[in-house]
Amino acid sequence: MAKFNILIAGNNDPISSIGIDLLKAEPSFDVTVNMNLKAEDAMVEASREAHAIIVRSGAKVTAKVLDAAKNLKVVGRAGVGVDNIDIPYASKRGVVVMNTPGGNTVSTAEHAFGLMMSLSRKVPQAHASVIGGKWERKNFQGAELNKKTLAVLGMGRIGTEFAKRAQAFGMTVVAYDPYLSANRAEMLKVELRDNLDDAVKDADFITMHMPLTPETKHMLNETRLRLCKKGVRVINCARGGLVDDNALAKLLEEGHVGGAALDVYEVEPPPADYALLKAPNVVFTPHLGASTEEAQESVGIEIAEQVKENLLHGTVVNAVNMPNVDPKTLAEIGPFLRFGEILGRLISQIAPQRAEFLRVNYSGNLGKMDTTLVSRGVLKGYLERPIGADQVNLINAVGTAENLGLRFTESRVPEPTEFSDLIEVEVGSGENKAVISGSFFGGDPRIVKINGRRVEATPEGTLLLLENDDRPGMIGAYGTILGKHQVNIANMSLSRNVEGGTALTLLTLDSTPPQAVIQELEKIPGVKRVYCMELE
Ligand SMILES: NC(=O)C1=CN([C@@H]2O[C@H](COP(=O)(O)OP(=O)(O)OC[C@H]3O[C@@H](n4cnc5c(N)ncnc54)[C@H](O)[C@@H]3O)[C@@H](O)[C@H]2O)C=CC1
Ligand SMILES: O=C(O)CCC(=O)C(=O)O
Repeated sequence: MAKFNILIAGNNDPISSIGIDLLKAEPSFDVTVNMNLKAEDAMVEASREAHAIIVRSGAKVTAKVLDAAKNLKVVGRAGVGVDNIDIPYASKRGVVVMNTPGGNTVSTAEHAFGLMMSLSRKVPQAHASVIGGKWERKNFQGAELNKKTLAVLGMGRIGTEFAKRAQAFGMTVVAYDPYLSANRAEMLKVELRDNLDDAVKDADFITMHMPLTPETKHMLNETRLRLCKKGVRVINCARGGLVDDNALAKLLEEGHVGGAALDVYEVEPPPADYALLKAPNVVFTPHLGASTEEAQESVGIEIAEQVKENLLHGTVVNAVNMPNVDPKTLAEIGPFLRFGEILGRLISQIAPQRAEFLRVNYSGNLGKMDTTLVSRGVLKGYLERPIGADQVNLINAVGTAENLGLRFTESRVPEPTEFSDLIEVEVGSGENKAVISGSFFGGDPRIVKINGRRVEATPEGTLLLLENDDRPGMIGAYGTILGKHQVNIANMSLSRNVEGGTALTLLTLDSTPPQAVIQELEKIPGVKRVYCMELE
C-alpha cells in the first residue's frame, strides 16, 4: 500500500482537530502537525518528505518550499485566500492547490459586520475607557447605520452576506464588482456601479471583500480616499494591501477618513511602529474573520476530505489551478482522458519539429462535453517526450506549452462528422502539420485517421506507420523484414489517396522493432517515411 506523508503546517494557527483526526484515521497516511513554521527555512525542512501540505494563512508555501518538497502532489488551504501559496510555481511544479470556498463565509461576513458596528459606536475605545475607571459618555457618541450608504467592493460570497445584513439594518447598498452581472445585482437589491470612483464617492461606509491581486492592490489609495466623502469609514476584513495602510493612517490623522476597522494588514502582524496603530478612530482585530468554531470545523473537515480524496483517488475539488474533477466525472471522462494522452503521445512522434500550435477539435457527442481535462491530457501526452514524463502533468501542461511557445487551443462542435464522437489533434506550424483523429467504437478507442487518411487501429502496443508508393509487393517487403527480426504484426490497416498514388500502412506490432530494422524498412524502394510510435 502506498504511504503518504501529510504535513499540517502553521504558525500557531492549527486546523480543526476533527480534520486532523480524519486524516490520521487513514492507515496509509502519516500525519505530522507542526505549528512553528513561520520561518521559510523551517517550512522547507518540514516539507521535504510531504506528499500533501495543509495550511491556513500562517505558513507560507513559497517556491523554495515547493522545490524542496519533491514528492508533493497537493497543497490544501483551510480557507479562501491562497495568497500565502505561490500558485504559479505550484502549477509549474504540477502541484494541485485547493481551498475551501464557502466554509468561512458567514463567520467572516459576521466579523466584518461586527467591526462596522464597533467602529460606528466606538465600542473598543468606550470599553477601554470604562476599564480605565472613566465614565465619558459624551466622548463616545457614534453614528447610526440606518439610512447610511454602504459601498460593498467585491460582491462575492462574503460581500453578499455582508450586504444582506446591511439591508436589514436599513442601509442603502451600492456594489462594485466588475464580474457581477446586472441580473444578480438586481436580485440582491444592490445598486451596481460600473466605476469604482462612482461606487465610493457618496459612501458613508466602505467594506472590501475581494482577493488581493495586482488589479486590486491599493484599490483604496490616497487619491481615491480623498475622493470619498469627509468622514467616510473603511472596513477591511479581506486582505491587507487592498487599502494603502500608510495613506489610510495619514487621512485618519487629517480627519478626512472618519474611522477604519481592520482585520487584515499589509504586514501581518503589524510591527509596533506601524503608522496605523497610532491613528485615531480605528478598530483592529488580528485576522480573525474566519476564527469561529463553526468556520474552522467546516474548513478543517472540508480540506481534510479534499486532500484525502485527491491522494487516494485523484479527485480534484475546489482546485484553484486546474479544473475540478469529482469521482463521477472522473469515471465518465477517464477513458477519454487516457485516449487523449495516447493521441498526444502518438502525434508527438510524427509531428513536425518546433511546432507552433497544438489544436484539439472535438465533434459529435464529445463536442457537447466539458473536455478541458481531455485536452490537457492530449497536451500532457504530447509534451512527455520533449519534457520528460515525470515533468509534465495535467496541472502544468498548459504553462509548459506556453513556455515552449506552443499555442494550445481547443474547439468543440456538437454536430457529428462521419463518426458520432471525434477527437482530432493537429500539431504543426503554418501549413506544415500532422493530424491524428480518434473515435470510440462501442466504447473502445480507435485511431481512425492519420493526416486525413482513413485508418483503423486499436491504440495499444507499438504502431508502425509507413508511407510508400502505392504499388504491388510493398506489404510483402515489410512483412519479410519484420518477420526476419521476429517482430509479429498484430493488425494492419491500409489506405491510399488514389490508385498508384501514395499509400499509408498502419501496422500494430507485438514488440518494438530496433532502430536497425526501421532503417532497413526505410531502404525498401518506394518507401517515403517510416514512423515507429510507442503508445505507453
Ligand atoms: N479575514 C479573514 O479571515 C478572511 C478573509 N477572506 C478574504 O475575503 C475575500 C473574499 O472572499 P469570498 O467572498 O469568499 O470570495 P469570492 O470569490 O466569493 O468573492 C470575491 C469577489 O471579488 C470580486 N472581485 C475580483 N476582482 C475584483 C475587482 N478588481 N474589483 C471588485 N471586485 C472584484 C469577484 O468578482 C468576487 O465576486 C477573499 O479573497 C479572502 O482573501 C476570506 C475569508 C476569511
Ligand atoms: O485561516 C484563517 O483564519 C484565515 C482565513 C482567511 O483569511 C481566508 O480564508 O482567506
